[in-house]
Amino acid sequence: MNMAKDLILTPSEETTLSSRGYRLLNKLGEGSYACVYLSELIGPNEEKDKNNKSLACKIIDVSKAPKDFVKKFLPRELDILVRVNHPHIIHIHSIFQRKSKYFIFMRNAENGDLLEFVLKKGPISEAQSRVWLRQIALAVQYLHDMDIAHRDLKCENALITSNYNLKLADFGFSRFVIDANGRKIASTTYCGSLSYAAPEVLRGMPYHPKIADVWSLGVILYIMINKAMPFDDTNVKRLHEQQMNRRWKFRSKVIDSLSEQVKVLVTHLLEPDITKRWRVEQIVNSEWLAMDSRLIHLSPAEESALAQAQVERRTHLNSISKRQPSEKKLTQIEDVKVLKANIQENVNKFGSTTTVVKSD
Ligand SMILES: Nc1ncnc2c1ncn2[C@@H]1O[C@H](COP(=O)(O)OP(=O)(O)OP(=O)(O)O)[C@@H](O)[C@H]1O
Repeated sequence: MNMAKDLILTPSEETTLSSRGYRLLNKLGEGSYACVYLSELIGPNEEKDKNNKSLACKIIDVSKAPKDFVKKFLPRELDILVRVNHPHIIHIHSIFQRKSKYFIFMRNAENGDLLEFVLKKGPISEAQSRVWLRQIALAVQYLHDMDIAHRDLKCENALITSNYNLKLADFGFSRFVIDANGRKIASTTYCGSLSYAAPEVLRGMPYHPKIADVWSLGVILYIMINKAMPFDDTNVKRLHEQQMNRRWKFRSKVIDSLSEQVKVLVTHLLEPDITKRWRVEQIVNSEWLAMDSRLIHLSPAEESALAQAQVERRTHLNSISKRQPSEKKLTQIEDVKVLKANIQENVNKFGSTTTVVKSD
């Protein structure tokens, strides 16, 4: 069997995975409590995967993770992963749990993450940044419409496919932001990476997580066009002061070539006053995005995903108001819990999405 050398799977886990038609290959990356492996479909599944996309498998071993992660963050991540379905969010193929391990099979992003890309290729042209910011902003708009905040938006969580489309990933800090009565829940947990955190998050007071997500989008856009961070984050106090005093500037190397519209957009996203900071809809409808006429209208897949967000939002609200366990989608087969089965129709629906760069 072609198992990854550095992977510690028991023989019965190997058998379980292969009986479900998956094989793990080499390691792709590592997070705090997870390892991600390239994987492939074997047997009858292989033929079913008409799109012939390679997969990545994130393995989380809860026996090695802290209680807070196991009890709070992981259940939220899984609950959200089984619900989301958007052309610019990494497609989840299936999720299994066996004993202490969770296996999340998802679309592999062959071209790594946005940070690696910028570091390797330098500042990204405005035309390409526009396409990518739009893709990630539409993914965030979809989440926000479902009343989900991502809370860890950063270049490392924007993955690039073989066709150079961006897919949002890593829902480890994401959460629903309304309670059973439909009231907004303010976040108190400090989440995400310092460099992308909004000033209100750094202050440690309750904050509106959707509005904080928009700040992080501003940092991502800044990084794309400058190949630099907007603020010095080596000292939290200084970072906060710089954010509050709007002490950032475009790099001299790029400033003269940038459009006024992109400057306006970054300024409205890196706005310390949350009452003035733009919302994600304003990014989607911004003059900067409209400079490329192909980007003005939603594709059919983008449009239907956005409509579905409203349906999912109501379903979630109903389920929490009736206090049904959110794991109602969970089914038990043998000793393996299947949290999300391989949903081929979604691959078909979104696998051929026409995005503005190339379809994938
Ligand atoms: N679908 C994918 N395709 C390709 N590589 C991936 C994919 N998903 C994750 N990776 C790689 O694995 C790494 C870790 O994945 P992920 O960020 O989901 O784990 P995590 O434990 O939640 O990370 P963190 O501790 O940063 O929150 C990523 O940085 C990326 O390099």
